[in-house]
Amino acid sequence: MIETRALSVHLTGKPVLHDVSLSLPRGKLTALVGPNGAGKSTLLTALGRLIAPASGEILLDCVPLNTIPAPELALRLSILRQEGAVGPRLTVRDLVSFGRYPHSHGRLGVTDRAEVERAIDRLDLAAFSDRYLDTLSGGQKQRAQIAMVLAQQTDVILLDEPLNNLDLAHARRVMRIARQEAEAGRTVVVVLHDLTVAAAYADHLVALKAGRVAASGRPDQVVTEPVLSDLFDTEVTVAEVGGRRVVLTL
Ligand SMILES: Nc1ncnc2c1ncn2[C@@H]1O[C@H](COP(=O)(O)OP(=O)(O)OP(=O)(O)O)[C@@H](O)[C@H]1O
Repeated sequence: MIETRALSVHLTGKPVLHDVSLSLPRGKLTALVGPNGAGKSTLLTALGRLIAPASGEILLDCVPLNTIPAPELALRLSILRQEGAVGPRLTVRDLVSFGRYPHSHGRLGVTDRAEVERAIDRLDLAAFSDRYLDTLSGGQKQRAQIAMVLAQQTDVILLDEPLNNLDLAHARRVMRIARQEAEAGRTVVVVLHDLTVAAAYADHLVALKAGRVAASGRPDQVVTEPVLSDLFDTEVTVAEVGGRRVVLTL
């Protein structure tokens, strides 16, 4: 479980997150939603300890995040960033194998190899596993990055817009995997723009606006016409199809 207490983050001296207090439970999938520039990626990056808070704190299983030694954190927390810079002359298998580095320190054992192949299969990448990343489509590359994160087998999984570039079948596959990981007891936090997907898969939504928490709760509490219309400053319709909430902006 991750908690933030009165978390504020500045980027190049400018306040971006203000007084964010949240509880992101273990065994649940939390979706971070909100308009462009709301601070979703910044929050995820701070949760991944890639930027330091200006004030407030982040606790991982009740321990201040900034006190956890880096090798231990690498075994406990993984993050998919939006701008994942990867060397083009790597194959998919090379990239996914990097995900095992905190476990293998460069020497892949039997378990490491099995986890790499499992992650490749889960992301439907078996046909591409020996291909160089710079020969792949955007969606295939995105899936390779997600496979690298999954191969890490950490208790906390942070995914920034994992559905970028994915077709609808692969988007469904990734969200089902994210749910499986939560149901296996992990803390899964996913930045999503598709609110219909967030309503269908998340246990808990956190809506950010202008760097503050504007709403949080179950999908039936957050995915509502008044909350979303206010969040995005635009008229939003929420319909029900087959018992699910579908968000429309027509
Ligand atoms: N390096 C930076 N220096 C200053 N401000 C920044 C920097 N990076 C991002 N910002 C600003 O911080 C705010 C939050 O950005 P962030 O990327 O966290 O938003 P987001 O909710 O993830 O947006 P999006 O949906 O567009 O991805 C934005 O106003 C952005 O312009």
